[in-house]
Amino acid sequence: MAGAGPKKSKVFRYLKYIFLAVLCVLLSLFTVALLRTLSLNVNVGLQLAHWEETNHIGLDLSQRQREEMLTRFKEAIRIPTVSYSPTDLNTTALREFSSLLRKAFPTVFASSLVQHEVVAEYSHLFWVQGSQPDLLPYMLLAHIDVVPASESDGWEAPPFSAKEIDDFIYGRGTLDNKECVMGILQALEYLLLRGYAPRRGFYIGLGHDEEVSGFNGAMNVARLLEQRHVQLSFLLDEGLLVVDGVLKGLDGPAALIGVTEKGMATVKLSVITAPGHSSMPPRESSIGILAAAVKRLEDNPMPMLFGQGPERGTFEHLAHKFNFPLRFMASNLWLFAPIVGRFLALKPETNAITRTTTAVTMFNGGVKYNILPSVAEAYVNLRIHSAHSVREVMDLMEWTVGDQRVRMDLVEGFDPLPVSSYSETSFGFQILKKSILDVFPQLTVAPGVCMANTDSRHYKDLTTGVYRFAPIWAKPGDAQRIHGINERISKKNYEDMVGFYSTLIQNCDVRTLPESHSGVHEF
Ligand SMILES: CCCCCCCC/C=C\CCCCCCCC(=O)N[C@@H](CC(N)=O)C(=O)O
Ligand SMILES: [Zn+2]
Ligand SMILES: [Zn+2]
Repeated sequence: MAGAGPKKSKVFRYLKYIFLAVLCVLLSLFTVALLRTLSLNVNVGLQLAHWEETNHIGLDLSQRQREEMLTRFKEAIRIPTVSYSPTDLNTTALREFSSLLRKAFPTVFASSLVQHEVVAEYSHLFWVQGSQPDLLPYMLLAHIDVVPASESDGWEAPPFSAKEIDDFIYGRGTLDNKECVMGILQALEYLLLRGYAPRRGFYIGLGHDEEVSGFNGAMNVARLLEQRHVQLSFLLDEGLLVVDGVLKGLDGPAALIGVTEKGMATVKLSVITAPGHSSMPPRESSIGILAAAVKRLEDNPMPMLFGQGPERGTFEHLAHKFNFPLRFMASNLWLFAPIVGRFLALKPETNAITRTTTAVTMFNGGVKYNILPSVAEAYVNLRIHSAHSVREVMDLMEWTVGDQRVRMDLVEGFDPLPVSSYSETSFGFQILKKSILDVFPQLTVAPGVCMANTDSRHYKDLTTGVYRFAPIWAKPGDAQRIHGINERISKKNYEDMVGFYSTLIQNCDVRTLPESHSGVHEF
């Protein structure tokens, strides 16, 4: 007992040192985190820089022009250019759409600056010649086709009616993607009418089968350009948008420019058992085995990877616009990614950026109520996070299902797309950012990950600068309208889109970006 006293005080002394060391580490971590929080504002940069002057033609539309513009847009919505499968497209509607384009944009089709060609019967490629051929051209993409829509699903207006309700135009394609098709050509029509001639040449590509992967439209347009040895400065396609109130704690709306898109895998799950009379069933049916497998996939989402891909850049760009506790976390994802990720995982549209998502989209089995089903099949569509690959995702699925009786076949798949630069010297990103801020000064611009796929993935050999953005204003609940019910756009939003494309086209006429910290960049 006599020796216990000094031993105990020795232990206490060590504990005291350990405690002090831990405190020091925590304090330094806190200081680093605080300094990062106070210093991280990646949104200044080129905004303050001196941009080369170009003659800017404002749109200044009359009331009549506004009405005409909306009438043409509504006509586009009324044509049901539905893609059901790669071999089942509404070709009558696609032909009608081609005629509408010619009728709606006569100046574009008549201009000596514009060359137009039809590709793969229904897709369109426009070349708008620039006066300075040494400037590398860029390209704007959009698609004509839409996904199916049925009024009986609960639409407030028939999906191909373009009906106006409270200053919104309702219809399939108002957000995906006829607002871009018509918006781009409408901007060009007005610019040409006002005598505009671009310095930098550009292409416009309108695909006709994007909703069924673009294997005919976009792929052939891209192939044609590759055969002509075209190189693009950058390319802009549909994808991300303006989020307003979608991210809790963010002060004001933000424009997210997709600098990459997730990969995709469609996996067919099948179970085969012996058929027979339903009066003598086995303990497990093919449908039961498959249902259990599907349930395991839904109960065990793919691992959280938040912070391991370019979504980290999104939060670093937005950090200064978050309120305090969130600002501290968003600036320090090296420490807080697991917490922020869990918070984002609560809603489908933000969960999509935290992991590879698993969606069971088709389930079939059985032919008659009194026959034991011999085959049951399900299709699972996965959208693959930037830090994952198709192979890893397939392995994880097999491990989660853990049942040899469930056969898994990869129907179609590709890895996440390369990440385009969003640095201060990236011509495409900075021109987009400037154009967004010229038209919508209230926005904060950030790079983002597009959770869906776009035609732009077929163009990856033509440029390293692939961006996915349209200035569509999305408030909470609006993301669900895309491919869902009550797809709609406000009249003001459509007009602003035309203004945005008009500004973008003119901003692209600068020869170089203004000088940044890392020096002037030649293109
Ligand atoms: C900080 C993160 C906030 C995230 C909130 C973002 C909300 C984004 C909302 C909507 C994104 C909509 C994406 C539109 C693009 C649609 C493209 C499409 O439908 N593609 C099809 C067809 C194809 N090409 O494969 C698809 O299945 O992906
Ligand atoms: Zn689309
Ligand atoms: Zn779509």
